[in-house]
Amino acid sequence: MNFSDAPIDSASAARLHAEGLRLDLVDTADTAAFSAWIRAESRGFYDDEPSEKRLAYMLEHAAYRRTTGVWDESDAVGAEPVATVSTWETPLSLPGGSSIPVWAISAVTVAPTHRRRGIARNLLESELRTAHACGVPIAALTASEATIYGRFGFAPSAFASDVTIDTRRARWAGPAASGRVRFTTREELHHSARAVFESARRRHAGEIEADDALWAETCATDERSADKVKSLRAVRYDDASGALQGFAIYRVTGGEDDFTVHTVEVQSLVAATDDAANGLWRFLLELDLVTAVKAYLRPVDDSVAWQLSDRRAVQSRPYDHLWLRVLDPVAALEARTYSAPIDLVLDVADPNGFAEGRMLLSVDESGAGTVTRLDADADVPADAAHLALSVNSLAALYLGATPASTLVRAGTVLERRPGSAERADAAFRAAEAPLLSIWF
Ligand SMILES: CC(=O)SCCNC(=O)CCNC(=O)[C@H](O)C(C)(C)COP(=O)(O)OP(=O)(O)OC[C@H]1O[C@@H](n2cnc3c(N)ncnc32)[C@H](O)[C@@H]1OP(=O)(O)O
Repeated sequence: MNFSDAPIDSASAARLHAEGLRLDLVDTADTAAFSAWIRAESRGFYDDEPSEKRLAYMLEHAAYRRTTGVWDESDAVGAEPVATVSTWETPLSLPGGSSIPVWAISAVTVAPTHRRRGIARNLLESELRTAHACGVPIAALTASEATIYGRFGFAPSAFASDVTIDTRRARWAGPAASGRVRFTTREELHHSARAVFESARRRHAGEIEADDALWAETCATDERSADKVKSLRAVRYDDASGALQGFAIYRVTGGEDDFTVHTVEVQSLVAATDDAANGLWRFLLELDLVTAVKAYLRPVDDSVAWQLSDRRAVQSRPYDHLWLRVLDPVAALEARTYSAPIDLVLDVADPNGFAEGRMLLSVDESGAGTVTRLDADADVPADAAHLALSVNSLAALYLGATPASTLVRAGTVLERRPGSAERADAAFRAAEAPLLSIWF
């Protein structure tokens, strides 16, 4: 059983049925039914009414996802659903270069006519139960608001930064790139740059695979709204041997009052190598008639700040971006590698039960971890570190974005033995801050 053939969750279906609502899967091969679902999702996110092209595009690229809706049983047959959710399985990059399957959750909407009646709760809980039944160890999402998902066991596990660089102050002080930047088209990138995105995403813990729909969004070839892409330019970076190693898609705005004052908005900057990142950043920062470069979804430890003559030219706004919910802590903790050996006992509290319990994580000198479930009252080995935490805090620690010692200071992780957080920090730390560079 997997995301594409798992049946609808009977507990949520029964609860919603008692409220006059029907929880069901959409047959995405049924054009009318899937189109109605897409219209409901667009309305839920205040998007434009989807065009025929948009519907055709979704029917082609997103139909493979598990597509769930809630219908008001008093509405006519064939009416749009009053709630939507879309899920699929995808690999998540982990510290150490490995990956783990996650249950990606997207398109959570409830119609304003039906809000705050528990529909989203039933949708979320049904997805978590289904993911767990399918053996997927983690659920993942990007959130419209930071206030919604903590109650379901999610926590921010990777952060991203929006940066604005004042190019009048910043001169390039980084290494010269070995290759060259050339103009291309978004369509050509769509065709030829997917392997570059793939190797870039494997470099960073926190990235997921771009399926066809997400890849098209990354290249802005997705028909979402043709008028929004008219001003986009695309450049590619080829290394000294001529191999494509990165690309950027950007638009230049402003200049109305003073033609020497434009802003570059970088929609994507994807680099498989540091050399490609250097070449692309330098190109963008040295564009004539431009006084600011804005880039979105950048790593919070972006090295570009160290490559400018004046680091105060950079302003960063970090925010929570990837939210994870651990469903199987044994599989999750064994999938990543660690930066230092440790024996660590974790007492995990999970109101939904999935991750509840005491477990021992043993990390050897190579950084590989094995996890043993312990009885709740089992003795803790004499030399082991020992932390008590919620399933949310486990997700916050998981990719190394937030140290255990920060959460101990915050009072959300309890150190059952002194010094345990510092030892956990050394083990969970990742060489680079985890990053998710797309929305899904
Ligand atoms: C992964 C994603 O897709 S993120 C996108 C989320 N969707 C959106 O932002 C689109 C606009 N908003 C909506 O469609 C809806 O308001 C939703 C989906 C956020 C919530 O749907 P509802 O059916 O109203 O939520 P529901 O009634 O099940 O509420 C469940 C719980 O979440 C809380 N909650 C719901 N929405 C919010 C919110 N926006 N902010 C804070 N808390 C919220 C409720 O108070 C309730 O809390 P409790 O059960 O602990 O008392």
